[in-house]
Amino acid sequence: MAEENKSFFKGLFKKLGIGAAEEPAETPEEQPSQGVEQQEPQQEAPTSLQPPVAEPPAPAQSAQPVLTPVPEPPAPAPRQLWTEPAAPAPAPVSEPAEQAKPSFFDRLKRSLSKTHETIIGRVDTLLLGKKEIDTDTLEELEEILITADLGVKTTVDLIRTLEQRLKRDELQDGAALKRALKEEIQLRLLEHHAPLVVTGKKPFVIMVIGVNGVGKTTTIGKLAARYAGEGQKVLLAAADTFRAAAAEQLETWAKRVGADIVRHKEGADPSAVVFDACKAAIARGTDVLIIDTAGRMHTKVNLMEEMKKIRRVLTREIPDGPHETLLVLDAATGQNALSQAKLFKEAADVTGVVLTKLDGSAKGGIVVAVSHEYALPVRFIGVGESVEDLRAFDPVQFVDALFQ
Ligand SMILES: Nc1nc2c(ncn2[C@@H]2O[C@H](COP(=O)(O)OP(=O)(O)OP(=O)(O)O)[C@@H](O)[C@H]2O)c(=O)[nH]1
Repeated sequence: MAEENKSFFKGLFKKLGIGAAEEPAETPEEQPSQGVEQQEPQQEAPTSLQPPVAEPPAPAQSAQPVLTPVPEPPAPAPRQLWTEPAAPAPAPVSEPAEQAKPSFFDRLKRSLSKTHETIIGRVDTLLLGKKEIDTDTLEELEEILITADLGVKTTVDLIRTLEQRLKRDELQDGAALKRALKEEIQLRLLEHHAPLVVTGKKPFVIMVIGVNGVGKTTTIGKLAARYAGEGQKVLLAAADTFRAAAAEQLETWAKRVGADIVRHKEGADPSAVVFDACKAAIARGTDVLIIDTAGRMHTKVNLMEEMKKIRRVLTREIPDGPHETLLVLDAATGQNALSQAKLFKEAADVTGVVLTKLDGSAKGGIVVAVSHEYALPVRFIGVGESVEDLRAFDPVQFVDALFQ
């Protein structure tokens, strides 16, 4: 404010008997800008990480192997902290309140509803009006469990234990039998349970295997989103070189979650991709390297040879890798998934399993069979196509959702 204006106001205040403290505030234009913290405009966070949508075809690949660093995406999504699915948004006034997003447990329960019907629904029918439990009841239960994809070995083991509990007078009625069944299934799942911990190695190498169509690439994308969201530097290796679309799908995920990717042209040697990916991971200080492999080895011999070759190349660069060999199985294929677990366990030193597509499948009993029969930890389960639908496996929560 100009000096003459100030004295004019001071004189005026004096006349009116107003104190100096009530001198009119300076206009905003006159406020000093220095030393005042300017509010940064808020950058809008992306609303959700949906599975990738089909992108226009990538430009033709050169004949040379290409090491493709993916440019950092503009939004802060990649380093966004991994969060549980968003809390239910307030429903619009006209919408009924039930339309709010359900909790993960509710969604798990809904995903397992068909499996619940196949196992628990039939057990309930078996026990309906039964005054006491005898060996005939257990025989009928055995049939239910086998046909519900719990596997012969696991079912026989479960029924033997229940027979012993029957002898010890622990199964007085249907409710006691159901409780005992729940406990025994949970025990078998806990036996080999171990979550996947990707810290302690740099890079931590996860090799993902499984036949085509089981949800391997989608699972890799969801895992990359999870680790990138935790602030880890992720690199994807597109070693499924049989199909150009597989590498493209992976590249879309890489862009979306802010991961790097190493890919070669279609039909290239998968081991060459792995070699380049290992070199890049070391050079770039990658935290988690996830390798996508092809699942098109039709015989066990082919599969073993391919896996051996990839491992040979990998261990030359990262001697103690891979730190996890993750087998992806489609739960909806039931016994087929069990046969794949057998084949891959023998051929590829599987250390953990992901069971996808549990949503809408009646064959969720396979989770128990795979874990118990092959002594394999179930690391994650897939209950839908969106990124938050891949969940760390929790045996207690799983069995609770199944029995409720
Ligand atoms: N409903 C459901 N669909 C899933 C789940 N996981 C993956 N999918 C879907 O399964 C389909 C196959 O998934 P991909 O990831 O392409 O399978 P892949 O094993 O990589 O197959 P190839 O690329 O052919 O080897 C896709 O449509 C996925 O969206 C899941 O947990 N639930």
